[in-house]
Amino acid sequence: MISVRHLTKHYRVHEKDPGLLGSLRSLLHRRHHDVVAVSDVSFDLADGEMVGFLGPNGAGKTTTLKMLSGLLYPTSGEVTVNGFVPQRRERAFLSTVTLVMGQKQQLQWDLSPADSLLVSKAIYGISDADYRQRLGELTELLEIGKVLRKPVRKLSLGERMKCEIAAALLHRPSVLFLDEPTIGLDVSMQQNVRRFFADYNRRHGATVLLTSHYMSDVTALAKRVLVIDGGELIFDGDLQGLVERAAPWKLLKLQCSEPLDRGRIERFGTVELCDGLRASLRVPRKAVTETASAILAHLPVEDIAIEDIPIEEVIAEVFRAERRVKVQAAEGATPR
Ligand SMILES: Nc1ncnc2c1ncn2[C@@H]1O[C@H](COP(=O)(O)OP(=O)(O)OP(=O)(O)O)[C@@H](O)[C@H]1O
Repeated sequence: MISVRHLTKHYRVHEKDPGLLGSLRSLLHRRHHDVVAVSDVSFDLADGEMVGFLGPNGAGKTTTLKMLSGLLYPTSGEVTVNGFVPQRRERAFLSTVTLVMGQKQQLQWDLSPADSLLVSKAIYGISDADYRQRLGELTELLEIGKVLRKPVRKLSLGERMKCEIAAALLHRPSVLFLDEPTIGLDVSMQQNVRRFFADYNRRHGATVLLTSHYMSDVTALAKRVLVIDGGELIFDGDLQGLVERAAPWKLLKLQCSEPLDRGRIERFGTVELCDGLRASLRVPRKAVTETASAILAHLPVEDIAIEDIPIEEVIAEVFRAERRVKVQAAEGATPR
C-alpha cells in the first residue's frame, strides 16, 4: 500500500547571469528562486495495482517518483510505502522497492551485467539458491542469456535496458517505480518489456507506478492513471473515464466508392478529413450508431470504421483544457 498526502517539493535554484562578470557577481551576491516541482499531491495505490503516471515534460513525475523511492526529501507532505517512510531509507524499505529510470544507466559500463548482478546479490544478501532461481527467471523472461557476459559498453540500447531491468528486479521488489522504462527502444522491444512487467506483476503481485511518453505502454499496463501538470494532480481515475470525459466523440472513417465533397458529409458530424474517396468525421459518442446507419443509408460508402480518438490527442486535450482554466482564473484575478 502506498499513501501520499499533500506531497510538495520545491527546488531552490541558484541564478547566475551569463559570462565571467555574471559568475563573479554571483559569488558576491547569490540570488535564488524556488521552483515548485510538485504541489500538494495526494493519492493511494493498493497492493498489486498497476497505475500510469502521465504528464507533459517538467510536470513533476520524476520528482514524485524520486520522493516515493527515498532519493529526495519532500519539502512538505507525507509518504508511506508499505508502511515505510521512504526518506529514512531503511534496509527493509530498500529491499521492497526499485526505481527503474530509462534515461539513467545504473549498470557499470566496463563490467558485464553478470558481474553487476553478483554485486547486487551481495548488497541485498540474496542466497545462492534464490540468486540462481531469480537469475534463471529473469534471463528467460527478458531473453538476456547471450549478453550477460559481455561488457555493458558493448551492448545495444535494448540489450542494456533489459539487463538494467534484471539488475533492478534481482532483489524481487514488491513495489516498482518505472520512469520511462521503454524510452528509445524499438516497437517490438517495447512490447517485450511491457509484457515482462505485466508478467512480473501477475507472478509477484507487485505494485507498479509507471511513467511513459509512449501511450501504448500506459494503455497496455494500466487501467488507472494519475495525471499531473505543473506539479499538480489534475486527474486520478480510470483511463477509459478520462477518455470519455476529455474526448466525448468517436471518429467515423469512411471509404467511399465515389469522391465526396465536404458539403455532403458536414451534416453528419465535424469533418476532420475529406480527401477524394476517404473521409473522417468526429461524432458524439452517444450518436455513433445512429450516425453510422444514416451515413450507410445516404452516402456511397464501401467501408466504415468506428475508432476512438488517439489517446495521445486525448491527453494533449486534457492539458490544453487545464491550461485554459488556469489562464482564465489568472485573468479573472487580475485587477482591471
Ligand atoms: N534538481 C533540480 N533542480 C531544480 N529544478 C529541477 C530539478 N529537477 C527538476 N527540476 C524542475 O522541476 C520541475 C519538474 O521536473 P521533473 O523532472 O520532475 O518533471 P517530469 O514530469 O519528470 O518531466 P519529463 O517528462 O520531462 O521527464 C521542472 O520544472 C524541472 O525543471
